[in-house]
Amino acid sequence: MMTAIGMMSGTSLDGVDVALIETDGERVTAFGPTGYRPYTDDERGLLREALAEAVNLTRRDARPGVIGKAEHAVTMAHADAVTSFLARNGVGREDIDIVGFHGQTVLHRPAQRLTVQIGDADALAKAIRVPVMHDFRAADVAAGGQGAPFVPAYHRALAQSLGRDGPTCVVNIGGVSNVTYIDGADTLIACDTGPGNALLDDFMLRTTGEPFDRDGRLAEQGHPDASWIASALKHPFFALPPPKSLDRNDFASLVLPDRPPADGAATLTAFTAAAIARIVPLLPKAPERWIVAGGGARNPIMLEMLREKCAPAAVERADALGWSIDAMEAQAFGYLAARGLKGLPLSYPATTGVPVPMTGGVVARP
Ligand SMILES: Nc1ncnc2c1ncn2[C@@H]1O[C@H](COP(=O)(O)OP(=O)(O)OP(=O)(O)O)[C@@H](O)[C@H]1O
Ligand SMILES: CC(=O)N[C@H]1[C@@H]2OC[C@@H](O2)[C@@H](O)[C@@H]1O[C@H](C)C(=O)O
Repeated sequence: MMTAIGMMSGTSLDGVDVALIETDGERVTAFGPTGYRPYTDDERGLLREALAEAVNLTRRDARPGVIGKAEHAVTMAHADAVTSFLARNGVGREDIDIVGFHGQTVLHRPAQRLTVQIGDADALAKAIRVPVMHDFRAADVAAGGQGAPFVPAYHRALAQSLGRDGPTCVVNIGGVSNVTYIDGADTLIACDTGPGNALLDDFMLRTTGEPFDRDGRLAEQGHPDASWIASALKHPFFALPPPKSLDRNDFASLVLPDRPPADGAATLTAFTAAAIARIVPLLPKAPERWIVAGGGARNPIMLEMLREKCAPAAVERADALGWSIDAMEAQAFGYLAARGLKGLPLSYPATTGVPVPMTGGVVARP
Protein backbone atom coordinates (compact mmCIF):
# COMPACT_ATOMS: atom_id res chain seq x y z
CA MET A 1 0.00 0.00 0.00
CA MET A 2 1.26 3.48 -0.81
CA THR A 3 0.52 6.92 0.58
CA ALA A 4 0.53 9.36 -2.31
CA ILE A 5 0.00 13.08 -2.56
CA GLY A 6 -1.26 14.43 -5.88
CA MET A 7 -1.20 18.04 -7.04
CA MET A 8 -3.01 19.65 -9.94
CA SER A 9 -2.80 23.14 -11.34
CA GLY A 10 -5.64 23.25 -13.83
CA THR A 11 -6.58 25.28 -16.87
CA SER A 12 -8.57 27.77 -14.77
CA LEU A 13 -5.24 29.08 -13.39
CA ASP A 14 -6.84 29.57 -9.99
CA GLY A 15 -4.40 27.64 -7.83
CA VAL A 16 -2.95 24.30 -6.78
CA ASP A 17 -5.23 21.50 -5.55
CA VAL A 18 -3.56 19.01 -3.20
CA ALA A 19 -4.87 15.64 -2.03
CA LEU A 20 -3.61 12.60 -0.17
CA ILE A 21 -4.79 9.09 -0.98
CA GLU A 22 -3.93 5.55 0.05
CA THR A 23 -3.68 3.15 -2.86
CA ASP A 24 -1.97 0.03 -4.13
CA GLY A 25 -2.11 1.51 -7.64
CA GLU A 26 -5.30 -0.46 -8.40
CA ARG A 27 -7.84 0.29 -5.68
CA VAL A 28 -8.18 3.45 -3.68
CA THR A 29 -8.34 2.30 -0.07
CA ALA A 30 -8.71 5.69 1.62
CA PHE A 31 -9.19 9.34 0.79
CA GLY A 32 -6.98 11.54 2.97
CA PRO A 33 -7.19 15.28 3.51
CA THR A 34 -7.38 17.76 0.65
CA GLY A 35 -6.04 21.28 0.35
CA TYR A 36 -5.83 24.27 -1.94
CA ARG A 37 -3.17 26.90 -2.41
CA PRO A 38 -4.48 29.77 -4.53
CA TYR A 39 -2.14 31.61 -6.88
CA THR A 40 -1.48 35.22 -5.99
CA ASP A 41 -2.51 37.86 -8.53
CA ASP A 42 1.15 38.23 -9.53
CA GLU A 43 1.56 34.48 -10.06
CA ARG A 44 -1.65 34.32 -12.10
CA GLY A 45 -0.50 37.27 -14.20
CA LEU A 46 2.79 35.51 -14.89
CA LEU A 47 0.95 32.31 -15.87
CA ARG A 48 -1.29 34.21 -18.29
CA GLU A 49 1.81 35.76 -19.89
CA ALA A 50 3.45 32.34 -20.10
CA LEU A 51 0.36 30.85 -21.77
CA ALA A 52 0.40 33.61 -24.39
CA GLU A 53 4.14 33.16 -24.99
CA ALA A 54 3.91 29.36 -25.10
CA VAL A 55 2.15 29.37 -28.49
CA ASN A 56 5.64 29.89 -29.96
CA LEU A 57 7.17 26.83 -28.29
CA THR A 58 8.37 24.01 -30.50
CA ARG A 59 10.08 21.93 -27.80
CA ARG A 60 8.73 20.44 -24.61
CA ASP A 61 11.76 21.38 -22.51
CA ALA A 62 12.34 24.96 -23.74
CA ARG A 63 11.71 27.67 -21.11
CA PRO A 64 12.42 31.01 -22.80
CA GLY A 65 11.82 34.33 -21.03
CA VAL A 66 8.62 34.62 -19.07
CA ILE A 67 7.98 30.86 -19.34
CA GLY A 68 11.08 30.23 -17.23
CA LYS A 69 9.90 32.78 -14.67
CA ALA A 70 6.45 31.23 -14.60
CA GLU A 71 7.98 27.78 -14.14
CA HIS A 72 9.88 29.00 -11.10
CA ALA A 73 6.66 30.48 -9.66
CA VAL A 74 4.76 27.23 -10.30
CA THR A 75 7.46 25.16 -8.59
CA MET A 76 7.58 27.45 -5.54
CA ALA A 77 3.77 27.55 -5.25
CA HIS A 78 3.68 23.72 -5.26
CA ALA A 79 6.49 23.49 -2.68
CA ASP A 80 4.50 25.89 -0.51
CA ALA A 81 1.31 23.89 -1.15
CA VAL A 82 2.87 20.57 0.00
CA THR A 83 4.70 22.06 2.97
CA SER A 84 1.61 23.76 4.38
CA PHE A 85 -0.56 20.73 3.56
CA LEU A 86 1.72 18.42 5.59
CA ALA A 87 1.93 20.88 8.50
CA ARG A 88 -1.82 21.58 8.56
CA ASN A 89 -2.71 17.89 8.59
CA GLY A 90 0.05 16.70 10.92
CA VAL A 91 1.51 14.39 8.25
CA GLY A 92 5.27 13.71 8.20
CA ARG A 93 7.14 13.78 4.89
CA GLU A 94 8.60 10.36 5.73
CA ASP A 95 5.01 8.99 5.56
CA ILE A 96 4.67 9.97 1.88
CA ASP A 97 5.84 7.45 -0.72
CA ILE A 98 5.39 9.66 -3.74
CA VAL A 99 4.13 13.07 -4.82
CA GLY A 100 2.39 13.26 -8.22
CA PHE A 101 3.17 16.68 -9.72
CA HIS A 102 1.20 17.51 -12.86
CA GLY A 103 2.56 21.04 -13.27
CA GLN A 104 0.82 23.70 -15.35
CA THR A 105 -0.03 23.02 -18.97
CA VAL A 106 0.97 26.01 -21.09
CA LEU A 107 0.60 24.39 -24.52
CA HIS A 108 -1.13 21.25 -25.77
CA ARG A 109 -0.69 20.28 -29.42
CA PRO A 110 -0.83 16.49 -29.58
CA ALA A 111 -0.99 16.50 -33.40
CA GLN A 112 2.56 17.91 -33.29
CA ARG A 113 3.50 15.48 -30.52
CA LEU A 114 3.89 18.43 -28.22
CA THR A 115 2.41 18.97 -24.78
CA VAL A 116 4.14 21.29 -22.33
CA GLN A 117 3.67 21.27 -18.56
CA ILE A 118 5.84 23.71 -16.63
CA GLY A 119 7.14 22.97 -13.11
CA ASP A 120 10.62 21.82 -12.06
CA ALA A 121 10.27 18.40 -10.40
CA ASP A 122 13.93 18.18 -9.36
CA ALA A 123 13.73 21.49 -7.54
CA LEU A 124 10.40 20.48 -5.97
CA ALA A 125 11.77 17.12 -4.76
CA LYS A 126 14.74 18.90 -3.18
CA ALA A 127 12.53 21.54 -1.57
CA ILE A 128 10.07 19.08 -0.02
CA ARG A 129 12.49 16.14 0.40
CA VAL A 130 10.04 13.60 -1.02
CA PRO A 131 10.27 11.72 -4.38
CA VAL A 132 8.22 13.49 -7.04
CA MET A 133 6.71 11.95 -10.16
CA HIS A 134 6.12 14.32 -13.09
CA ASP A 135 5.98 14.38 -16.92
CA PHE A 136 2.87 12.18 -16.92
CA ARG A 137 1.76 13.10 -20.42
CA ALA A 138 5.12 12.98 -22.21
CA ALA A 139 5.45 9.28 -23.06
CA ASP A 140 1.85 9.11 -24.26
CA VAL A 141 2.23 12.04 -26.66
CA ALA A 142 5.63 10.77 -27.86
CA ALA A 143 3.91 7.47 -28.73
CA GLY A 144 1.29 9.30 -30.80
CA GLY A 145 -1.39 9.56 -28.08
CA GLN A 146 -3.47 12.63 -27.24
CA GLY A 147 -1.65 13.05 -23.89
CA ALA A 148 -5.02 13.78 -22.26
CA PRO A 149 -7.28 13.09 -20.51
CA PHE A 150 -5.35 11.20 -17.82
CA VAL A 151 -7.98 11.01 -15.06
CA PRO A 152 -9.92 8.08 -16.64
CA ALA A 153 -7.94 5.33 -14.86
CA TYR A 154 -8.80 7.03 -11.58
CA HIS A 155 -12.46 7.49 -12.55
CA ARG A 156 -12.56 3.76 -13.31
CA ALA A 157 -11.14 2.89 -9.86
CA LEU A 158 -13.78 5.10 -8.21
CA ALA A 159 -16.64 3.78 -10.36
CA GLN A 160 -15.67 0.16 -9.66
CA SER A 161 -15.87 0.85 -5.94
CA LEU A 162 -19.55 1.78 -6.38
CA GLY A 163 -20.42 -1.74 -7.51
CA ARG A 164 -23.19 -0.48 -9.81
CA ASP A 165 -24.01 -1.96 -13.22
CA GLY A 166 -24.76 -0.13 -16.43
CA PRO A 167 -22.78 2.35 -18.51
CA THR A 168 -21.68 5.34 -16.47
CA CYS A 169 -20.01 8.61 -17.45
CA VAL A 170 -17.86 10.61 -15.07
CA VAL A 171 -17.53 14.16 -16.32
CA ASN A 172 -15.14 16.78 -15.06
CA ILE A 173 -16.19 20.36 -15.75
CA GLY A 174 -13.01 22.39 -15.21
CA GLY A 175 -11.67 24.98 -17.65
CA VAL A 176 -12.04 22.30 -20.35
CA SER A 177 -14.49 19.39 -19.84
CA ASN A 178 -13.59 15.75 -20.13
CA VAL A 179 -15.60 12.57 -19.86
CA THR A 180 -14.84 8.96 -18.94
CA TYR A 181 -17.25 6.23 -20.07
CA ILE A 182 -17.12 3.04 -17.99
CA ASP A 183 -19.13 -0.07 -18.72
CA GLY A 184 -18.11 -3.10 -16.67
CA ALA A 185 -14.49 -4.08 -16.10
CA ASP A 186 -13.43 -3.98 -19.76
CA THR A 187 -14.79 -0.80 -21.29
CA LEU A 188 -13.00 2.46 -20.60
CA ILE A 189 -13.39 5.24 -23.19
CA ALA A 190 -12.49 8.87 -22.66
CA CYS A 191 -11.98 12.25 -24.25
CA ASP A 192 -12.20 15.97 -23.75
CA THR A 193 -15.70 17.09 -24.77
CA GLY A 194 -15.24 20.80 -25.34
CA PRO A 195 -15.38 23.89 -23.19
CA GLY A 196 -15.89 23.66 -19.46
CA ASN A 197 -15.93 26.95 -17.61
CA ALA A 198 -13.10 28.69 -19.45
CA LEU A 199 -15.24 30.47 -22.09
CA LEU A 200 -17.82 31.47 -19.48
CA ASP A 201 -15.12 32.66 -17.04
CA ASP A 202 -13.46 34.75 -19.76
CA PHE A 203 -16.85 36.22 -20.73
CA MET A 204 -17.70 37.04 -17.10
CA LEU A 205 -14.40 38.81 -16.55
CA ARG A 206 -14.81 40.81 -19.74
CA THR A 207 -18.43 41.88 -19.24
CA THR A 208 -18.90 42.02 -15.46
CA GLY A 209 -15.39 42.08 -13.93
CA GLU A 210 -16.29 38.94 -11.92
CA PRO A 211 -14.01 35.90 -12.32
CA PHE A 212 -16.91 33.44 -12.77
CA ASP A 213 -20.71 33.13 -12.65
CA ARG A 214 -21.09 32.11 -9.01
CA ASP A 215 -23.88 29.53 -8.61
CA GLY A 216 -25.04 30.35 -12.14
CA ARG A 217 -26.77 33.48 -10.81
CA LEU A 218 -26.29 35.50 -13.99
CA ALA A 219 -27.09 32.64 -16.41
CA GLU A 220 -30.29 31.98 -14.44
CA GLN A 221 -31.60 35.40 -15.47
CA GLY A 222 -30.84 35.02 -19.16
CA HIS A 223 -31.98 33.07 -22.22
CA PRO A 224 -29.64 30.79 -24.16
CA ASP A 225 -29.28 31.56 -27.85
CA ALA A 226 -30.15 28.19 -29.37
CA SER A 227 -29.12 29.11 -32.91
CA TRP A 228 -25.66 30.35 -31.80
CA ILE A 229 -25.19 27.08 -29.86
CA ALA A 230 -26.27 24.99 -32.88
CA SER A 231 -23.77 26.78 -35.11
CA ALA A 232 -20.96 26.56 -32.51
CA LEU A 233 -21.58 22.81 -32.27
CA LYS A 234 -20.79 22.54 -36.00
CA HIS A 235 -17.08 22.94 -35.10
CA PRO A 236 -15.48 19.75 -36.49
CA PHE A 237 -14.09 18.77 -33.05
CA PHE A 238 -17.55 17.76 -31.81
CA ALA A 239 -18.15 15.17 -34.53
CA LEU A 240 -14.82 13.40 -33.91
CA PRO A 241 -15.08 10.10 -32.05
CA PRO A 242 -13.08 9.67 -28.82
CA PRO A 243 -10.22 9.76 -27.98
CA LYS A 244 -9.59 13.47 -28.58
CA SER A 245 -8.22 16.33 -26.51
CA LEU A 246 -8.11 20.10 -26.44
CA ASP A 247 -5.90 23.02 -25.59
CA ARG A 248 -7.50 25.55 -23.19
CA ASN A 249 -7.72 28.14 -25.95
CA ASP A 250 -9.03 25.96 -28.78
CA PHE A 251 -12.46 27.60 -28.61
CA ALA A 252 -11.28 31.10 -27.68
CA SER A 253 -12.05 32.32 -31.21
CA LEU A 254 -15.77 31.59 -30.80
CA VAL A 255 -17.32 35.02 -30.36
CA LEU A 256 -20.78 35.71 -29.04
CA PRO A 257 -22.66 38.48 -30.80
CA ASP A 258 -23.36 41.54 -28.61
CA ARG A 259 -26.05 40.71 -26.12
CA PRO A 260 -26.96 41.39 -22.49
CA PRO A 261 -24.54 39.73 -20.03
CA ALA A 262 -27.25 37.42 -18.62
CA ASP A 263 -28.08 36.03 -22.10
CA GLY A 264 -24.36 35.62 -22.84
CA ALA A 265 -23.81 33.69 -19.61
CA ALA A 266 -26.90 31.53 -20.24
CA THR A 267 -25.72 30.80 -23.79
CA LEU A 268 -22.19 29.79 -22.77
CA THR A 269 -23.48 27.66 -19.89
CA ALA A 270 -25.89 25.88 -22.21
CA PHE A 271 -23.13 25.46 -24.81
CA THR A 272 -20.93 23.65 -22.26
CA ALA A 273 -23.81 21.32 -21.32
CA ALA A 274 -24.69 20.68 -24.97
CA ALA A 275 -21.04 19.98 -25.86
CA ILE A 276 -20.81 17.40 -23.06
CA ALA A 277 -24.07 15.71 -24.12
CA ARG A 278 -22.88 15.75 -27.77
CA ILE A 279 -20.59 12.83 -26.90
CA VAL A 280 -23.52 10.43 -26.32
CA PRO A 281 -24.07 9.39 -29.98
CA LEU A 282 -20.32 8.73 -30.22
CA LEU A 283 -20.36 6.23 -27.33
CA PRO A 284 -21.21 2.50 -27.62
CA LYS A 285 -24.36 2.91 -25.49
CA ALA A 286 -26.21 5.83 -23.93
CA PRO A 287 -24.94 6.21 -20.34
CA GLU A 288 -27.46 5.39 -17.61
CA ARG A 289 -25.90 7.85 -15.20
CA TRP A 290 -23.60 10.85 -15.17
CA ILE A 291 -21.42 11.74 -12.21
CA VAL A 292 -20.22 15.34 -12.31
CA ALA A 293 -17.05 16.75 -10.74
CA GLY A 294 -14.90 19.87 -11.24
CA GLY A 295 -15.87 23.46 -10.43
CA GLY A 296 -18.76 23.32 -12.93
CA ALA A 297 -20.54 20.84 -10.65
CA ARG A 298 -21.02 23.78 -8.25
CA ASN A 299 -23.04 25.64 -10.88
CA PRO A 300 -26.70 24.55 -10.45
CA ILE A 301 -27.75 26.06 -13.79
CA MET A 302 -25.01 24.10 -15.60
CA LEU A 303 -26.24 20.91 -13.87
CA GLU A 304 -29.87 21.64 -14.70
CA MET A 305 -29.00 22.17 -18.37
CA LEU A 306 -26.94 18.96 -18.39
CA ARG A 307 -29.87 17.06 -16.84
CA GLU A 308 -32.15 18.31 -19.60
CA LYS A 309 -29.68 17.27 -22.31
CA CYS A 310 -28.92 13.84 -20.82
CA ALA A 311 -32.46 12.81 -19.84
CA PRO A 312 -33.55 10.16 -19.02
CA ALA A 313 -30.08 9.40 -17.57
CA ALA A 314 -29.52 10.40 -13.96
CA VAL A 315 -27.09 13.30 -13.40
CA GLU A 316 -25.60 13.57 -9.93
CA ARG A 317 -22.80 15.49 -8.26
CA ALA A 318 -19.70 13.51 -7.35
CA ASP A 319 -19.89 14.65 -3.73
CA ALA A 320 -23.27 12.93 -3.40
CA LEU A 321 -21.25 9.68 -3.69
CA GLY A 322 -18.60 10.77 -1.20
CA TRP A 323 -16.12 11.74 -3.93
CA SER A 324 -14.44 15.11 -4.01
CA ILE A 325 -15.64 17.68 -6.55
CA ASP A 326 -12.60 19.90 -6.18
CA ALA A 327 -9.78 17.49 -5.35
CA MET A 328 -10.58 14.71 -7.79
CA GLU A 329 -7.86 15.64 -10.30
CA ALA A 330 -5.27 16.07 -7.53
CA GLN A 331 -6.25 12.66 -6.17
CA ALA A 332 -5.97 11.27 -9.69
CA PHE A 333 -2.36 12.43 -10.03
CA GLY A 334 -1.53 10.83 -6.66
CA TYR A 335 -3.12 7.62 -7.94
CA LEU A 336 -1.32 7.85 -11.29
CA ALA A 337 2.02 8.41 -9.50
CA ALA A 338 1.45 5.22 -7.51
CA ARG A 339 0.57 3.38 -10.74
CA GLY A 340 3.64 4.81 -12.46
CA LEU A 341 5.87 3.52 -9.65
CA LYS A 342 4.48 0.03 -10.25
CA GLY A 343 4.77 0.31 -14.04
CA LEU A 344 0.99 0.02 -14.46
CA PRO A 345 -0.74 1.69 -17.44
CA LEU A 346 -1.72 5.34 -17.08
CA SER A 347 -3.37 5.64 -20.49
CA TYR A 348 -5.02 3.29 -22.99
CA PRO A 349 -5.82 3.18 -26.71
CA ALA A 350 -9.44 4.18 -25.99
CA THR A 351 -8.59 7.00 -23.56
CA THR A 352 -5.80 8.81 -25.40
CA GLY A 353 -5.30 6.90 -28.66
CA VAL A 354 -1.92 5.38 -27.72
CA PRO A 355 -1.18 2.21 -29.71
CA VAL A 356 -0.94 0.07 -26.53
CA PRO A 357 -1.65 0.69 -22.82
CA MET A 358 1.18 2.86 -21.56
CA THR A 359 2.77 3.56 -18.25
CA GLY A 360 4.54 6.87 -17.78
CA GLY A 361 5.86 9.50 -15.41
CA VAL A 362 9.43 10.28 -14.46
CA VAL A 363 10.65 10.22 -10.84
CA ALA A 364 12.77 13.05 -9.43
CA ARG A 365 14.47 12.19 -6.13
CA PRO A 366 15.51 14.67 -3.42
N1 LIG B 1 -19.97 28.11 -6.94
C1 LIG B 1 -19.65 28.08 -8.26
N2 LIG B 1 -20.57 28.47 -9.16
C2 LIG B 1 -20.30 28.46 -10.48
N3 LIG B 1 -19.12 28.09 -10.99
C3 LIG B 1 -18.18 27.67 -10.14
C4 LIG B 1 -18.38 27.64 -8.73
N4 LIG B 1 -17.25 27.18 -8.14
C5 LIG B 1 -16.38 26.95 -9.16
N5 LIG B 1 -16.92 27.25 -10.34
C6 LIG B 1 -16.31 27.17 -11.67
O1 LIG B 1 -15.29 26.20 -11.66
C7 LIG B 1 -14.07 26.76 -12.16
C8 LIG B 1 -12.89 26.04 -11.54
O2 LIG B 1 -13.00 24.69 -11.85
P1 LIG B 1 -11.84 23.65 -11.59
O3 LIG B 1 -11.12 24.04 -10.35
O4 LIG B 1 -12.45 22.31 -11.68
O5 LIG B 1 -10.93 23.94 -12.85
P2 LIG B 1 -9.49 23.45 -13.21
O6 LIG B 1 -9.16 22.24 -12.38
O7 LIG B 1 -8.57 24.60 -13.14
O8 LIG B 1 -9.66 23.07 -14.73
P3 LIG B 1 -9.24 21.78 -15.59
O9 LIG B 1 -9.96 20.60 -15.01
O10 LIG B 1 -9.75 22.13 -16.95
O11 LIG B 1 -7.78 21.68 -15.53
C9 LIG B 1 -14.15 28.23 -11.84
O12 LIG B 1 -13.33 28.98 -12.69
C10 LIG B 1 -15.65 28.49 -12.06
O13 LIG B 1 -15.91 28.70 -13.41
C1 LIG C 1 -3.17 18.95 -21.61
C2 LIG C 1 -3.92 19.19 -20.36
O1 LIG C 1 -3.36 19.62 -19.36
N1 LIG C 1 -5.21 18.91 -20.37
C3 LIG C 1 -6.07 19.04 -19.19
C4 LIG C 1 -7.12 20.11 -19.44
O2 LIG C 1 -7.97 20.27 -18.30
C5 LIG C 1 -9.08 19.40 -18.45
C6 LIG C 1 -8.82 18.70 -19.75
O3 LIG C 1 -8.02 19.68 -20.44
C7 LIG C 1 -7.97 17.42 -19.56
O4 LIG C 1 -7.70 16.87 -20.81
C8 LIG C 1 -6.62 17.69 -18.89
O5 LIG C 1 -6.63 17.52 -17.51
C9 LIG C 1 -7.14 16.40 -16.83
C10 LIG C 1 -6.71 16.47 -15.42
C11 LIG C 1 -6.77 15.04 -17.43
O6 LIG C 1 -5.72 14.86 -18.02
O7 LIG C 1 -7.55 14.13 -17.24
